[in-house]
Amino acid sequence: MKRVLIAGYTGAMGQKAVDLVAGMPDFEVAAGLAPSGKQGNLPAQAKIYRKLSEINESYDIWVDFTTPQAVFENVQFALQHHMRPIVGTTGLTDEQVQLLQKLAQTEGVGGLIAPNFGMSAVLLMKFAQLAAEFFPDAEIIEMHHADKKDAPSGTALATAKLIAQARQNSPESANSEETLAGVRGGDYQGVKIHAVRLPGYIAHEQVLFGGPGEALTIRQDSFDRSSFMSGVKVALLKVAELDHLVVGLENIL
Ligand SMILES: NC(=O)C1=CN([C@@H]2O[C@H](COP(=O)(O)OP(=O)(O)OC[C@H]3O[C@@H](n4cnc5c(N)ncnc54)[C@H](OP(=O)(O)O)[C@@H]3O)[C@@H](O)[C@H]2O)C=CC1
Ligand SMILES: O=C(O)C1=N[C@H](C(=O)O)C[C@H](O)C1
Repeated sequence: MKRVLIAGYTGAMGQKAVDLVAGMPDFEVAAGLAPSGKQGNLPAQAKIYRKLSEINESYDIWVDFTTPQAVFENVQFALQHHMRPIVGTTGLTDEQVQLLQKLAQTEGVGGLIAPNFGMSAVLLMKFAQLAAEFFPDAEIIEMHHADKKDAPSGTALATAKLIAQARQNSPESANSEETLAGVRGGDYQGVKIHAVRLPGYIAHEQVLFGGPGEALTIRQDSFDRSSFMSGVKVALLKVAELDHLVVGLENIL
């Protein structure tokens, strides 16, 4: 039986993860971590921790859907206590990811960090990477629910990085002057990112490529958080085989 701790078990994603793990043969939701310590949908026998310092035993797997502020310390703790992390929480900087990868190597523990567990988003990123070889001019529009704490989304940032790396030519520099501050969006190495936050939305991303006389638009929609659970399930089934801290669901599929 694989014993799983779910960090952020009271949240929108954490609750889905609890149901997923509870329904998988040979896996058990053994504990949850959340400051509020509410029971929520955590099985009655699971231990509830409100903070890291209360955790007094080790678990096989650490699933993390918490906050950009908490995730680095959480994953550090998991690795130091030989729990294999599966991290969906966004907001880790490149430097933090590198530090965690080093720590994973030192501790001899594998795991996964995935900015998006949805298949449509993983494919969108692949397609965008390919398109960027031919269309260096790109802008990203990501649309999320109004409760999302971070902007841009981890997925948008990961997409922008892939586009910036895959581009063979420099983008044309559009030179509209902003007469309303921020109206042209954020800039990641010449890739503009626009973050929309509205009620009714869950998680959506559109990448627009423009070239002389033509344009290409790639779009994905997560209409429901169940879209992320097939990826989390793959990660739960494969994490024991990983010998380092992998970044990106596509690298374990
Ligand atoms: N990779 C992917 O496919 C996806 C990633 N995400 C990411 O997952 C993260 C969580 O999203 P979502 O579920 O919508 O967020 P919610 O705000 O719904 O949930 C956040 C959770 O984190 C807990 N929490 C807050 N502070 C801490 C802390 N210091 N230590 C441990 N737990 C803490 C909260 O507990 P409490 O209730 O006690 O406050 C709550 O359980 C975000 O970063 C989001 O971007 C989201 C969807 C898909
Ligand atoms: O907060 C969310 O909801 C999501 N977060 C991830 C991100 O920031 O990319 C994944 C998905 O977009 C949903």
